[in-house]
Amino acid sequence: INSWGYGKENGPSVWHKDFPVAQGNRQSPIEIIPKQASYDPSLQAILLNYDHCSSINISNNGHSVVVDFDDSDDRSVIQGGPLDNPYRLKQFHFHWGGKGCHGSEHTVAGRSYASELHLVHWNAVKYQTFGEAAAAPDGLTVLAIFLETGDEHRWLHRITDTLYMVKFKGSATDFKSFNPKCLLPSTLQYWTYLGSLTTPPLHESVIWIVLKEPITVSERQLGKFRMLLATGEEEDQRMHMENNYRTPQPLKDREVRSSN
Ligand SMILES: CCN[C@H]1CN(CCOCC)S(=O)(=O)c2sc(S(N)(=O)=O)cc21
Ligand SMILES: [Zn+2]
Repeated sequence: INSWGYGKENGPSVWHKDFPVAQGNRQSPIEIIPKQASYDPSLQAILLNYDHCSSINISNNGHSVVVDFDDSDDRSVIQGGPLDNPYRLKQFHFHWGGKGCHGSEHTVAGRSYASELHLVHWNAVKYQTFGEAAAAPDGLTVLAIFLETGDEHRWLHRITDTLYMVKFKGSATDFKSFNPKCLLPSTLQYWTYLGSLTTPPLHESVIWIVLKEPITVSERQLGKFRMLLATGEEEDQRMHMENNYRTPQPLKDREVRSSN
């Protein structure tokens, strides 16, 4: 069985065959149209308590590069915003394009960014395991941050310098005490809406929080992500990992709310 991917034969246009929820009513990503978002004064500020966060390792799962965190307690949580309770940081990963073209999943008034960072959190107050939360309507919250190209990002090198160690699908290496707070933009204004995972299994379990302000990274830093391979060391047909993004899905009967 050829598993899902981003190629012609196994890409987003055929995911619905194995994952029918792909055609559901709260799929992600979406195109965000700022003028159509409703400002909600009751939305609180986003609170990120990442100071005792503990990253464990960085790995290549063939679809993205992922930094996993120890989520055995509430040491790194997101709260506030649209959330009813704290959600535990589980992992973060990226989506990006090919040379110089787009790569973000969410778009803003038709504009896409070069890349998009997703910080994945789960509702450990209501659910016993991450897997259970990942399938529940309020189980996950993903904080999305756009990356645009320009000057070099002063902290991203800590990630891009390790990418050569996880070049092949299935590879992993230690990656301790990385605090993703260094990847945040200067303001935490956001849009929020109810959506889904943007990859299979496409569970409609995500409260999305998309930051309005992008961070800036250099073309050179972004280029290092494109050196990653979607194929394993033993495979003879090498495929670079790029354009690992799903395009915007129908908004259907949803509203996008805006913080201040
Ligand atoms: C390649 C598979 N990506 C999945 C893996 N997980 C879901 C499945 O887990 C079940 C135990 S996940 O919750 O870590 C997650 S979040 C996102 S995204 N792009 O929407 O932020 C995709 C994925
Ligand atoms: Zn993602």
